[in-house]
Amino acid sequence: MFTSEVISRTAFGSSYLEGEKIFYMLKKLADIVSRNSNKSRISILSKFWKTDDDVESEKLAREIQDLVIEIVKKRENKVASGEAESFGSDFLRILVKAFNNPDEKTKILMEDLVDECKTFYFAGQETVNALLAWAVLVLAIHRDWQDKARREMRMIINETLRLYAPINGLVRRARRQVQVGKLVLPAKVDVWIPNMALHHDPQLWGDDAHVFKPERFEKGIVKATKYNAAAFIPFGMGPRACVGMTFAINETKTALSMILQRYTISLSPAYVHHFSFSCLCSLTHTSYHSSTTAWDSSYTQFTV
Ligand code: HEM
Repeated sequence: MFTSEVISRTAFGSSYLEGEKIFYMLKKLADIVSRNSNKSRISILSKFWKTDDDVESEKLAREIQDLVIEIVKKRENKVASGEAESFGSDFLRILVKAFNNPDEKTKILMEDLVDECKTFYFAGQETVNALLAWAVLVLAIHRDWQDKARREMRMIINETLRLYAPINGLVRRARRQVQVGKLVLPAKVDVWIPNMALHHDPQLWGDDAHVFKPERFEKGIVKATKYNAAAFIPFGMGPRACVGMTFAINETKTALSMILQRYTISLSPAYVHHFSFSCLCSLTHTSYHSSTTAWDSSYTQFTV
C-alpha cells in the first residue's frame, strides 16, 4: 500500500484508493503474462483461437484503459471548468499536455498515454515493493546490519538489489546479426539477459557471491564491480535503463528509515528461505518487468 500510495500521489496526483483497481488488475494481468511467458504460440492461430487467458487479459486491458481514461478526463475537466489553472505539476500533467497538444506531429495518442500510465503504475510500485520486502528480510536475518543501516543505507540497498533484483532479466532485440562471444545471434531474435545470473556469478563477485555482504559496496559500485559496468545492473543499462532509479532509491531510503526509527526487525522461527522468480514481461509494449518474490508478512516480526 505504501509504494502504491507513493507512485499514485507523485506521478498521478491521485491516491492508493483511486489507483487500487488499476493495481489489482495490473497484478492479475501480470500473473497471466507470467504463466504464459514460456509458452510458444503461433501468432496467426491466436488471432482466431483464444485461450481463456487471452480473453481474460483482453478484458483486463480494456478495463485498465477505461480507468486510466477516467483519471485523465477528471484532470481535463478540472481545467475546462476553471477549477484548476493547469494540468498540474506531475507526470500525468506531461502526458495530458502531450495528448492535448494541438501540433499533430508531436501530440501523443490516448493509446500511448494509457500505455505510459500502465508502465508507471506497475514499474513504480511492484519493483520498490519487492526491494523493500527483501531489504527488511535481509535486515531481519543480519540483525547486526540494522544498526549500521541507521547510519549508512546505500550499501545495504545495493547488496539487496544484487542478491534479489526486483527485475531479474532484461529484454533486448538483435536488430541485425551480431556475434556475442561464441554466439551468433540472428537478426530479430529477442534476447533475455538474466541480470540475476550476473549478480550471482562467482567469477565476478568471488566465492561468497551468494552471501549478504553489504561491505562489498563500501567504496562504491565501480570498485565493487571492479570496473565491469555490466556486473551490477538491477536498473538495466544503456539508453533504456530505468528512469525511476533515483526516485526508487530515495523512496526505499525514506521507507527503511521510517521503519528502522521505530522497529527492530527479527525473523520468525517459522521462516523458510525459498524464493521464486516470477516473470512479468511485456505488460505493455514499452515495459518488461519481472520480480523475485519470497514475501509473506508473517515471516518477519517487527519488535518495537
Ligand atoms: C527498485 C526499484 C526499481 C527497479 C529495480 C527497476 C528496474 C528497472 C529495469 C531493470 C528496467 C529495464 C531497463 C532496461 O531494459 O535496461 C526498468 C525500466 C523502467 N522503469 Fe524501473 N525499476 C525500479 C523502479 C521504478 C520506478 C519507481 C519507476 C517510476 C517512478 C520506474 C519506471 C521505469 C520505466 C518507465 C521504465 C521503462 C524505461 C524505458 O523503457 O525507457 N522504475 N526499471
